[in-house]
Amino acid sequence: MTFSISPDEILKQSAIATAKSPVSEAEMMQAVRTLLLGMGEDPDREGLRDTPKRVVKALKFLTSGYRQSLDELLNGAIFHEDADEMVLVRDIDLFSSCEHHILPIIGRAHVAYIPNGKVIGLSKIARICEMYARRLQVQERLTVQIADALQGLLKPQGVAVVVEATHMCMVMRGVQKPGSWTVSSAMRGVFADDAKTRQEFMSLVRHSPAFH
Ligand SMILES: Nc1nc2c(ncn2[C@@H]2O[C@H](COP(=O)(O)OP(=O)(O)OP(=O)(O)O)[C@@H](O)[C@H]2O)c(=O)[nH]1
Ligand SMILES: [Zn+2]
Repeated sequence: MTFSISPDEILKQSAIATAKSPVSEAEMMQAVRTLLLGMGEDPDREGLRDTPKRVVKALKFLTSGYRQSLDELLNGAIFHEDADEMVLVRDIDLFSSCEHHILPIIGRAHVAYIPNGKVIGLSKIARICEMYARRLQVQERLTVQIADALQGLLKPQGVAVVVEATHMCMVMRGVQKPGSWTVSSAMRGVFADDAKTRQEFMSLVRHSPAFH
């Protein structure tokens, strides 16, 4: 896959992404005011008066993954363990923003790995997905970043990530195709090399969850 980046590079990028924004919130709010004017709106009418503030707050939250690092979110939750069977966390809700239109990407991630002496706190898998989702993304890069982060942190026997998502830029505008889902995957180690392991993962991902 063309987006393949080494696990060390992913960890480096994660550190760079925590750098402070060079633009003040006041400047961001001014830009939102300009957008409102461009839409033909009156930014001073009652309902819109606080909208620049709200939009900046919302955008900061939706991109808060730039100000997080793997180190901080892991909080040391990597444990030595002899387990060597597949661990799968499926149906992790994802809300991201596409970098082309800054519109929502809504979907789910399924993340599996086969340990090699180390396991990670299960919630941390979902937190890693969230950190990368809360940045401007293309789905393929989001998928690869999740896989490479786990590969870099755990050096497991393998990692498999499938993301299925619908892109609001393809639903609400542009080609306008509601109901279209994009599926992307990133396979590392034994999941890339061994068809049987990959198939086992794919069949577990397809299987309906026991609880809802
Ligand atoms: N590969 C990939 N493409 C994406 C993703 N999100 C949005 N896109 C696409 O990025 C492309 C941008 O194409 P452009 O022609 O520059 O933009 P546009 O005129 O808004 O394109 P349309 O959406 O076709 O109207 C579109 O085809 C989008 O569907 C993503 O996560 N992965
Ligand atoms: Zn888009």
